Amino acid sequence: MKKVAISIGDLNGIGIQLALENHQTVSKIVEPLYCIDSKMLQQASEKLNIPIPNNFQILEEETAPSFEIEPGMVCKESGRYAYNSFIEAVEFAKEKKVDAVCTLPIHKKAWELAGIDYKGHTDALRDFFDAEAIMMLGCPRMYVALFTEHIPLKEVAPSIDEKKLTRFLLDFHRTAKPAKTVAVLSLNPHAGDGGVLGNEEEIIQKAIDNANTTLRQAQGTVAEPVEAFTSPLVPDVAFTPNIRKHYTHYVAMYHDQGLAPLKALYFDEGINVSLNLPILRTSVDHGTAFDIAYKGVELNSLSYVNAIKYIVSFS
Ligand SMILES: NC(=O)C1=CN([C@@H]2O[C@H](COP(=O)(O)OP(=O)(O)OC[C@H]3O[C@@H](n4cnc5c(N)ncnc54)[C@H](O)[C@@H]3O)[C@@H](O)[C@H]2O)C=CC1
Ligand SMILES: NCC(=O)COP(=O)(O)O
Repeated sequence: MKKVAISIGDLNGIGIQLALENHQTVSKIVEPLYCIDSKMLQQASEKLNIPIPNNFQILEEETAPSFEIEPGMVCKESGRYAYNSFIEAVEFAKEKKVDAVCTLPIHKKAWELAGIDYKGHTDALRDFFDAEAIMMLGCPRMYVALFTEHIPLKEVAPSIDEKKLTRFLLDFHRTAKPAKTVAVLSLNPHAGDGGVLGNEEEIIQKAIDNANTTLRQAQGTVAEPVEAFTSPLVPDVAFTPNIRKHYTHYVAMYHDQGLAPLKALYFDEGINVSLNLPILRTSVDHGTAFDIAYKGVELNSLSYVNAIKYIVSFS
């Protein structure tokens, strides 16, 4: 059975409820090691009124100072604890003590308050491994990879760069191994409409041509090739039912361009995977859900369970 280090996320949020309630299910799929210490676990269990399950394997030592859990509060103490839990999980993976890492959700502002510069796990992993990690979310019916992710919208257009996008497309193709042609989105409304509404599509098209040519040459195809990537698609129709029939994988130019349609369609079952890294890391696709934390609300657990299952399916 695969071993998985589970970073506990922001303890003021819903991650710990997911971990406790799904332990029996998860431990039938993998051997989980939860990156939380006994003091914080006990406190969360009491606050949630959920008993600690048998065989709930945790850390022997504290990795960050204990603090009083305050459901739904953004605070530096829980940000620090969440970050240290993540670091611990990554260390286990680096040392090959576990096969993969699954992360429960963190709060970005809490990380910032704790003095952590990273915008999220992917950003941190990129730095830890000096590798161009790719953020991909979704489920087998639709995965979306993000060319730019956690940056302000005003920085998106200047980030569309031929060389970087070419590299991204090739890395994505190698690591996601899509079976079909991948749909690449344009940036501007109506794909720029021939330059009337913007011209980043020229850069996107060049990157697509570079990546398709490289992949075609690598395959040594003589017959009419099936291209790896489409030309830039018009974003507002790319996710309509008829177009979706043709694709399982999309590349979006920015966060909400890809994740708004994905979450409208598959929020419950979707997961988050970090590609192009020396370790495997999966995550839920949702956040800390502070609005419902510690309120006895029935949670959707599918994303968490699917993030665990993906690890088993990954070879
Ligand atoms: N993997 C991660 O660490 C992620 C972290 N975040 C961070 O989480 C924080 C909060 O993000 P929000 O935008 O508020 O999104 P969110 O996903 O936490 O919440 C959005 C809505 O979905 C509901 N929801 C989320 N997960 C649920 C579940 N499992 N079951 C039932 N309802 C659920 C919430 O109650 C809320 O109404 C932010 O700091 C964000 O950056 C967001 C996404 C992923
Ligand atoms: N929108 C995805 C998200 O916020 C999670 O980011 P990361 O923690 O996986 O980098």
